[in-house]
Amino acid sequence: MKVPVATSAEMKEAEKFPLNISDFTNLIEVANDDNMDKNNNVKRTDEYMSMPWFGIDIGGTLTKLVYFEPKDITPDEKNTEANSLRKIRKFLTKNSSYGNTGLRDTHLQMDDVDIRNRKGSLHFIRFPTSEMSSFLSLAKSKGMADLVTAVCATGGGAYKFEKDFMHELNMKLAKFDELDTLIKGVLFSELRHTTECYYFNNARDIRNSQKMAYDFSRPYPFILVNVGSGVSLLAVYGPNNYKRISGTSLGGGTFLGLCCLLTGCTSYEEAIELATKGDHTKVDKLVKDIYGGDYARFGLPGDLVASSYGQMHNKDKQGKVSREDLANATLVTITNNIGSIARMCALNEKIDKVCSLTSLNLMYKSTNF
Ligand SMILES: Nc1ncnc2c1ncn2[C@@H]1O[C@H](COP(=O)(O)OP(=O)(O)O)[C@@H](O)[C@H]1O
Ligand SMILES: CC(C)(COP(=O)(O)O)[C@@H](O)C(=O)NCCC(=O)O
Repeated sequence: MKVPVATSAEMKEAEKFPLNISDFTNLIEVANDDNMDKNNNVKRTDEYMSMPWFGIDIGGTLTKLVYFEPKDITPDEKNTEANSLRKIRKFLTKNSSYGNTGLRDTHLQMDDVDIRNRKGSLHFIRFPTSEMSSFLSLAKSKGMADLVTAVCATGGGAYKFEKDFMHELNMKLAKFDELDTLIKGVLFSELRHTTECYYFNNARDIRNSQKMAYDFSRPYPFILVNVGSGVSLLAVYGPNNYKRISGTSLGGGTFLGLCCLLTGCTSYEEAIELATKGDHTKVDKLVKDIYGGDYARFGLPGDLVASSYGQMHNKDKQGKVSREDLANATLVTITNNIGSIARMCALNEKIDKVCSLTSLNLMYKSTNF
């Protein structure tokens, strides 16, 4: 595969951009009949849109719904607002679970957010994409179809489920590209100085390392690694200037799928719980298992994984590993592989900043409305 490389002119251009609020004036896009083309791709941003404001990111595994709760409602507005609108606001903000599988991540809530001259809170709700039909039924029963005619949507499911939204809710999906919204989401949360961006110092000795805030105020250029069900790697040169340089199918979905197969676990939470307790060195073959120590000539320490799951061909060893060890090895395999690809991409692009975004920590990538 040919990997595009940044020209020196592109690199120079990228260095010029500091992170700047004016880049984000187009962050909150509006979905209505006038600003969508015949395929419901959004053409332009409008000035006004009635409540409620939603955005939805329909991924391969999880659907993420973001809801803006206005906190500056005037008494006049309160008197005139539709009863169904008030009911929906209450339903979403007073509960933290919806139906059988919908959950609100209260720890991710963003307060005092200014959007289109309104002040309010952003609420983040998620459910498995496999439960889309239950979501549509719930949304219908709550009267969503009466209030919203179009909702901004991203992720592959914005295409896949477009007809279902129309059929069940009479609702159009105004589609935004998932990688465009991904970058906007990252820059939006960084502008709020929420230190969402962090790194570990002394990462080689992870048990003794500390989580440190990363100063992302001059971000460009950077490599963005989006770990969803699969993985996309982007080289980002400016707020509206990026290219997708690589990808791998070994992503979050692989971790979860392999863990379920190998350990019999049935949820992501269980998989992660197992992984945090296990020891991958019982599953993997390390450099020292092969060399008896370091492979010094090429700088490979003895503790480095030489071969993921490399001990598991041996029946005796298979009998000695726990579910926890297998889950840990799966996490290490997937994350090491993503790390290697990210490093190769960074070297190819001559970019020294790599930012990884992952629902493995449940971060939300789309903040479009
Ligand atoms: N509650 C959860 N349920 C399922 N997967 C989860 C959960 N929390 C985190 N994950 C991880 O996040 C991945 C999905 O990440 P995400 O960015 O939402 O991808 P997508 O947009 O493709 O759905 C899963 O494959 C899994 O590894
Ligand atoms: C197709 C996708 C962009 C979909 O995004 P996701 O729902 O996984 O976040 C992503 O899964 C991906 O980039 N997969 C890797 C494809 C490749 O081998 O390049």
